[in-house]
Amino acid sequence: MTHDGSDEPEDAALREVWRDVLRRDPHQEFFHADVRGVLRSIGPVLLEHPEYADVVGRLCEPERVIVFRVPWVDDGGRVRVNRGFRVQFNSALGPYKGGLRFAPSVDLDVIKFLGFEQVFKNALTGQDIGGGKGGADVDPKELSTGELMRFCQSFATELASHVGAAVDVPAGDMGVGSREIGWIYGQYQRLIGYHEPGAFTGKPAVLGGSALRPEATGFGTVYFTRRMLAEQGRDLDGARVVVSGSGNVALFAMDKVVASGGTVVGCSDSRGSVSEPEGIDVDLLREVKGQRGSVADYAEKRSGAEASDGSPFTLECDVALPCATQNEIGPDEARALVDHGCWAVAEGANGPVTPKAREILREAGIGFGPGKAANSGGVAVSALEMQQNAGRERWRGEDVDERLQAIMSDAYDRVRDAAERYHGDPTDLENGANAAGFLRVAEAMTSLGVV
Ligand SMILES: NC(=O)C1=CN([C@@H]2O[C@H](COP(=O)(O)OP(=O)(O)OC[C@H]3O[C@@H](n4cnc5c(N)ncnc54)[C@H](O)[C@@H]3O)[C@@H](O)[C@H]2O)C=CC1
Ligand SMILES: O=C(O)CCC(=O)C(=O)O
Repeated sequence: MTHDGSDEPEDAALREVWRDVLRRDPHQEFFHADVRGVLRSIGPVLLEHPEYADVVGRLCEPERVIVFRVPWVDDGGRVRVNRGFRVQFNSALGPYKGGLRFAPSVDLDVIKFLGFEQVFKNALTGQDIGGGKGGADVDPKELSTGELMRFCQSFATELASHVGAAVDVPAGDMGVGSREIGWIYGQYQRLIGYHEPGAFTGKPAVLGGSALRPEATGFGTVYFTRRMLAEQGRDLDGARVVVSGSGNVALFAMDKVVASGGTVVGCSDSRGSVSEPEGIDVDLLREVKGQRGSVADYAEKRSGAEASDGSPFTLECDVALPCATQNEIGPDEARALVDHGCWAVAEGANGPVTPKAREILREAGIGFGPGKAANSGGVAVSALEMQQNAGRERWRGEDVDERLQAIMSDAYDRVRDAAERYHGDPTDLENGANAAGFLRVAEAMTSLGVV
């Protein structure tokens, strides 16, 4: 991505921040795109709160960036090395909080983008958590179970010096589920020599993991979507829904869509997509994926399902929930959604809709739920896990679900109210999420002095 000046903020102070961001790290395109979106949204907030103007430059600079070597030995006895990251972006509201991603595409740009996103997302939950993110440039699919455990232990050996229940609390993200968090926490516990379950969330239940944490991001995305649709006088009952991906977030989003009366007509994985107008059988898909199969393997088992190499977002649908990875919906997919009369798009994944695609959706009047708000259910239940661990409690799934629904509903209200107040349009949830998240973090940073 090149910056030719056309995307510069009009406000002089914001323009200076933007130029600093570009100058410091000229090649971090994902991070730039996210910062640019936020700077676009907060101009009107600064008119009302000029006292927050000098927060913006600090907010765009992570408090700490940790990059480390992850050495490990593969099954053939060969020494391998990967690169690990933890970006501790902002701790004004509480301990850094955010997931760990294991994927070949992980680099500092991706982790900074995700960490920046997390600062605002966590603020929108209304809980006392700062923002951070981490991961490693490893493809867990290529490792045996033993290799992956050794990898996690090596990763945790360095990470251990930087995290803790009151410092920084990692969780899972792409490629990292409760099994990996259990292994990472296990190594952490051996190193520190005592139990500190609140140092990681998304743990297996037996180690103090919260009920409903695996489901929380997918369920929360659907709860948020239901609020968006209600605002349009619609609901998911009878709606045709495309959910991209078939991992943690996607599968639980599909469960909740079906429970809400919708039909999941398409989904995908990194190898392709599948369409099934009568509705994907989510239990069968989960079984196939659990055996390391692909969506194409799923399609082979179902007479009404058709596999393809293309994007699932070219299928006809009423609602689109991108739940796989960043940049899944570009201009072509956005135009296809518009042409098919789609009502709403909500981001279960982080950054799946490109800025250009968002513009196309906005111009067509399609509801858009930004990931900062729409997928905040996962981290929200992580914060509830921290609370349970601190109090040595275990809450029932129904109780966690009730809290999750309330948190998603409050997040929706916060975002809608800020959209109306600062952008004059209650449906402009993207600007609303950035404005509302900024307000909470800026107030905390200002209250702490110059931090
Ligand atoms: N796990 C969580 O609690 C949260 C996850 N997220 C975001 O949700 C997204 C999915 O995360 P998880 O479900 O946890 O990961 P996962 O590893 O369980 O699943 C990822 C899915 O995306 C698919 N995928 C990967 N690259 C792809 C590509 N280039 N094209 C199409 N599909 C692709 C994979 O095949 C897999 O089905 C990520 O953007 C993540 O950052 C956001 C909030 C919380
Ligand atoms: O549960 C958490 O702490 C982090 C979840 C996450 O990585 C995300 O919201 O993107």
